[in-house]
Amino acid sequence: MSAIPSNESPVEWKSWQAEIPATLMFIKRGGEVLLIEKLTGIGQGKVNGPGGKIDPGETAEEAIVRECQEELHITPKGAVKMGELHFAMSDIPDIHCHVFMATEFEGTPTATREANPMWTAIEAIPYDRMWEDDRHWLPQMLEGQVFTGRFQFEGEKIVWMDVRFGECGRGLWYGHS
Ligand SMILES: Nc1nc2c([nH]c(=O)n2[C@H]2C[C@H](O)[C@@H](COP(=O)(O)OP(=O)(O)OP(=O)(O)O)O2)c(=O)[nH]1
Repeated sequence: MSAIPSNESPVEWKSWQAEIPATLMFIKRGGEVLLIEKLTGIGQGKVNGPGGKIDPGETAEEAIVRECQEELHITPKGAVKMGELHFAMSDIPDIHCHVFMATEFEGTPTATREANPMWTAIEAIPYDRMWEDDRHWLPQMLEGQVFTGRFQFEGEKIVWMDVRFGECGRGLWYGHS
């Protein structure tokens, strides 16, 4: 567990509900992970995994497959849910993101208007070009740890965070999901 700073969060997390449900995918191949340079949407210009908002009526699993197809023309196979991210934001709607990992996919990662694919050595992941929270969970997740993270942002800066490994979901804090 880690927290910066170690004070109480001003967010009432117990009743907190995100406005936007979203997904992320990290595909591993040997010592590399498939990242994207994100060209549209929230986090445009950053490096991230493929992903995006869950459409009404879709499950998170359906949404992440659709987003990988749209953004990179690939279909991940055997995706495993690894984590949940809860983002209380200051200037954009709050986000609840389901994070997946896979080792297999069909198709060839292809640049689209939404994303440029980047096979990246895990030890060379460019955290300075990514959302500030990613360095607090992505390294552990890529080693196979499931996790749940809560982050409060002011603009693009984290002002409070709590990341726990070993379990995935809100039940970790409140005994329900
Ligand atoms: N790694 C990481 N990803 C984040 C953070 N915050 C955040 O929204 N994301 C991800 C979750 C989603 O994959 C993506 C936001 O969704 P999006 O704007 O790309 O959605 P979309 O593809 O449906 O876009 P659009 O059609 O609505 O423009 O950004 C973060 O702090 N770290």
